[in-house]
Amino acid sequence: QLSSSFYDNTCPKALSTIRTAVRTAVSRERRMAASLIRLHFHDCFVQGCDASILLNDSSSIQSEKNAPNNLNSVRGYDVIDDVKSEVESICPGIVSCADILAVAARDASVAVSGPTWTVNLGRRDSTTSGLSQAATNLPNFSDGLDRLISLFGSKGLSERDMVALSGSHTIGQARCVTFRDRIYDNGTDIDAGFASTRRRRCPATSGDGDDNIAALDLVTPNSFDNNYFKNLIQKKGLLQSDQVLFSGGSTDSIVTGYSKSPSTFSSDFASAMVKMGNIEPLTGSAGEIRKLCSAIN
Ligand code: HEM
Repeated sequence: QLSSSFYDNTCPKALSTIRTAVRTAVSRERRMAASLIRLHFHDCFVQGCDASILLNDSSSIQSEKNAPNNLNSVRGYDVIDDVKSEVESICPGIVSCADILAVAARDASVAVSGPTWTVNLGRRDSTTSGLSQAATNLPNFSDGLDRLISLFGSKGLSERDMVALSGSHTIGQARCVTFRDRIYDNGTDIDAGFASTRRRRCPATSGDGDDNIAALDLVTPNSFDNNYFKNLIQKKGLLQSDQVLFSGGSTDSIVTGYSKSPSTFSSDFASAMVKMGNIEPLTGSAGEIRKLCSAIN
């Protein structure tokens, strides 16, 4: 139902306007590319790709922004709000926030030399936010492989899609609270040197340095490549949910494949992003086209 030519007649400059704004934001802060990709993911996994994550708290909205996996963690809301106001100034009431998120994620990938793909368009924006759903529908850093497979499976995404999408962790940062347990675990599933390096800026005591950040890909944190998978093979995944993708289970061979072939990773990532972007969109007369991404009309 979605179509890449959706705005060709109604707002021909929509895509170039989004692209320019995303490029500017990423050139100002390179990490923003990671943050925008993650924003689209966290939107799509809760109520589908409907911009529900962008709504602020109000009398009628219980904002997903306050869900445990989003609060003090998801970034880029203001970039999307700014892009929306630019797009509104050229074509008022035409382009949905959900589509802006999908296009921004693609443009963010391209801005850090990652894969590109054609974005399907025509999603509409929700009039509700899914705060309670967010708690159960978003994956956790402590999740095991079975739980991750079933969660992604419930969104129509295969194990291969899941591993490819997790390759987004080739860029961006994570807070100490999300990897503390793993680096102090003293288990065999983590490289000892890597654990000790990461402990330096992430103290063992809960509360200390909780918000200190570390790169998800220790080798090339600012470029989109397949080093993430090479790290996993060396037991240098930062999150437990990263390392479980290569720890003797069914996804090991997929990780190995991507570590050997950047081009396979790149094309699988692109198709998985398209699939993720197709999760339960609102179309036709469902939902609305918000005027502001942070509030219903
Ligand atoms: C497989 C399950 C996944 C889990 C458990 C997970 C978990 C996390 C966690 C805990 C962080 C750090 C958050 C913080 O420090 O507050 C993070 C960051 C990130 N995640 Fe994931 N993630 C998963 C899959 C994905 C997917 C599918 C994508 C995109 C398609 C993605 C994109 C990102 C990006 C780009 C960052 C860095 C964000 C930034 O620097 O602002 N993740 N993820």
